[in-house]
Amino acid sequence: MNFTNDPTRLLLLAGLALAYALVCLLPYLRQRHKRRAALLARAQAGQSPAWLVAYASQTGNAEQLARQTHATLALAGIAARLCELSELTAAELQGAERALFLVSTYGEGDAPDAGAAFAQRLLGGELALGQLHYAVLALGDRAYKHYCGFGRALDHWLAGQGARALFPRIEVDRSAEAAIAQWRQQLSHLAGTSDAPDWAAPAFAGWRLAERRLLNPGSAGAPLYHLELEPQSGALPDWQSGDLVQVAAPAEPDRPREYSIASVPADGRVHLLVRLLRHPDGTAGLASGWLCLQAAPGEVLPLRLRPHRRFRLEDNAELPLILIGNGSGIAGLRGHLRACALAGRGRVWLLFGERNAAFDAHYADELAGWRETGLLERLDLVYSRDQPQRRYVQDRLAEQGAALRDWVARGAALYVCGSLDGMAAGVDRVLREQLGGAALDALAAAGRYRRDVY
Ligand SMILES: Cc1cc2nc3c(=O)[nH]c(=O)nc-3n(C[C@H](O)[C@H](O)[C@H](O)COP(=O)(O)O)c2cc1C
Repeated sequence: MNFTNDPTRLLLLAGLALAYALVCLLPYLRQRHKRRAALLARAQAGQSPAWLVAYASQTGNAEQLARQTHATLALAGIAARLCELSELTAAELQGAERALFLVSTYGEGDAPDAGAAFAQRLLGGELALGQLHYAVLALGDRAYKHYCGFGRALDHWLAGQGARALFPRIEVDRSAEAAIAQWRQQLSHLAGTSDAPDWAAPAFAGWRLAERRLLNPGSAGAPLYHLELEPQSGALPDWQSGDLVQVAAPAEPDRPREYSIASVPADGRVHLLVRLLRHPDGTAGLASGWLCLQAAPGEVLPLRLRPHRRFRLEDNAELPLILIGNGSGIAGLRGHLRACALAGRGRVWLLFGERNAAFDAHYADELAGWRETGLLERLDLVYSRDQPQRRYVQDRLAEQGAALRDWVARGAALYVCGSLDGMAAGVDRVLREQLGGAALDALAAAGRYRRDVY
């Protein structure tokens, strides 16, 4: 008689295996139940949660993933504190049992604005973190020299302070979905839940290219196009000034390009400013060439909106505004100006830089109109090549130090949109000189100094 073919024996074996599995599983399940009950009780008692979810994000990718991480923990009954990295104190870090960090990288491998204060305050120094278990999700782009530089530096610093990694750092190259799925999987495992919601980004929708015109014929700079798009479905989604869109070019659908929206929903269309890039060999950039040259008016493009909370007006909507930018950076500022015009408000100071007034005076009529209606209390247009010596928007700002301090004393919020190296770094330097570094950091922490720079 074959042992394994005997049905009675087989049943007996299966029963034994099941009983063994239960014996092994029961303590685990009991333990898990206890852990969740303790966490829940702790949360209900209003005590500080043992888990932290801290993010440092410039354009919202890391922030969105942090919110999803936090929501997944909440589903599993784990009360975590969700905060910006800059809000974290040394004492909080030392009091936490588990911390999840989701951070992106800017500049030369630096922290985004929202992580700069933390990096300055803590990263260089020593802190005993032997009690802490942590994980890092580092967002970046392999095209940059210091890939995920800030996430890596944070990880090394935490390990150097005795904190123990829950799992190795996960690096996300340009929002790569596989890496995000890996983080989600680790998280489900940590939280002991298999019912984590799907984190897939919203799908692209079809938008019709309704209009395209060249803004700067004859310019010494690369061609800059104004594009207008309408949703193919006819239903205009909602957005706020400051938000972005992602456009997926057919040649590279997995590397969508981001553009600031230059309009508000009341315009009925998404307006974009797209600079046509050329490679050294003269060929057009894949995405910008397609948007500016190849796509025919009437063609339908895949596009999705992306909230950019750090660049919205939000609580600053009632405050005086100083808008500073250059080149295609007028896009994000124009969104805010159109929102302000709609709200019928004034007290806006625009400082904008380009090359030559004759070719690069984008939206000149619109700006002149807003100067007349009083929306623009001040308008400074700085053309770098209209005089023998180059002059930039930051030079004008430096000359206007007294006015700048006066506006800030009146409660103004500052918005900077445009190139990081050519403009935003110079503007930041002047702001530090004129207002003082600590005052500027305080403005940033209060959400009154916001940047959309690239
Ligand atoms: C101006 C600029 C500079 C950047 N510098 C770096 C860098 O040095 N290293 C890197 O890995 N990624 C760099 N990135 C890519 C961002 O980290 C990446 O787009 C990330 O997804 C942004 O996440 P966030 O929206 O949370 O800020 C840079 C992006 C921009 C726009």
